[in-house]
Amino acid sequence: TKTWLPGGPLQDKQSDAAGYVLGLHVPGFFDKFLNINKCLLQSEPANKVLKAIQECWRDPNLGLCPYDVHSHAGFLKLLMLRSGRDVNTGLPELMVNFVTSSYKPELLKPLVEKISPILEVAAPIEQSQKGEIREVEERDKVSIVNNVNTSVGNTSVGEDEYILHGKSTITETLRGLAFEISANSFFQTNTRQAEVLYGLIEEYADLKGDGSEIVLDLFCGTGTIGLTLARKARHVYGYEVVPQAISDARRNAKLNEIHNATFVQGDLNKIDVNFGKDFPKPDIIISGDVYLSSSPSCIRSVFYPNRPGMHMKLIKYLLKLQSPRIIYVSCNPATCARDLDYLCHGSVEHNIKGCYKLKRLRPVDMFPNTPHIECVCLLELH
Ligand SMILES: C[S@@+](CC[C@H](N)C(=O)[O-])C[C@H]1O[C@@H](n2cnc3c(N)ncnc32)[C@H](O)[C@@H]1O
Repeated sequence: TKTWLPGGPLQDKQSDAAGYVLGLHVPGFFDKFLNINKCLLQSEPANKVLKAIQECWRDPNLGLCPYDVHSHAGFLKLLMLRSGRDVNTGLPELMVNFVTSSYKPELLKPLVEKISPILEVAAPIEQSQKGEIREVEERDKVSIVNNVNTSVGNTSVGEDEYILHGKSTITETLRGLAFEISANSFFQTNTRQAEVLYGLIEEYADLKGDGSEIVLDLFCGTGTIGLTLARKARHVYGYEVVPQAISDARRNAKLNEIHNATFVQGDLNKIDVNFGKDFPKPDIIISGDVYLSSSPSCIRSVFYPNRPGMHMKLIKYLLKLQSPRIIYVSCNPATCARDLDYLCHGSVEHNIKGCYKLKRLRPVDMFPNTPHIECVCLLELH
């Protein structure tokens, strides 16, 4: 789970003298926020951390100034809480990411001191799968980082990242594999449904399992889809724009002893320039739609659909590549329908001829209780 809790001007000015809250976006507004003290989607340690921060961040003695999205002044921009699971025990791990407009670790120190004991108490002892109880290195379960983002945009990805306590990643398990995830790398927010989503992708991919097929995993993030398919493939190639996600993907391949996966960093919207010559001839392409890296907040994008689908250059490239199968995974049905139409029927306006047939399509509810849906589509060359 990942939850963004941006501070910003109050929706209801009555309830806070200073005029700022720590909470979630009001639907439809980039500059209005609802205060929250607890979120039912979050793990218990995450809620405890939120409570502890809510109790102290307004204390004038701490000198913490929230960032104002209009004047672009202030220090505290975003608070990100991300929960994972220890690979061996299934016990929760937590990452706290303070996104600030400048690097002032002395200002964050009181917050770190307040929340690190909560995090460490959350998992001081673990029970291994064999049942033995042993003490664990507490700092191994905790990650408190600071992303410094000096831009005026409301994004979480910092130009620089500093570890304030513990380690720089948290771990999550998915389809029997372990994934180490950095603060700036995408990971599906709903792990339980991600199991369903990736199971469906594997079903649609229908790899022979004889190690003969080449898989392209476009927009691969931390390498999750490609790595879950690697066991049955000859080789998996993952492409992704965020450098931290690519280093996570490479590390995750090693962590899971997968040796037939290559991850390449670059912008797929410039596919012809960045990957043109070296692109391997695939048997199957798994492609997500473009989920803007400058705005990776899932909960936020629930309210601000900013997923523009595939770039026309990528569509043209895919049509040229002629992979026998494409699995298109999309969280925006509108752009998904448009892109499927281009791939299947072409477009006179864009001077492209479609050459695929839509064989299967199934939605997966990755965002329950919201109007949003993820679609998995299988296309075959005809
Ligand atoms: C919705 S995530 C999916 C990640 C991965 N396939 C998964 O299921 O976990 C989309 C990914 O596309 C990446 N991305 C966005 N724009 C990109 C671009 N122009 N070129 C390459 N990767 C991009 C993002 O950084 C993000 O990791």
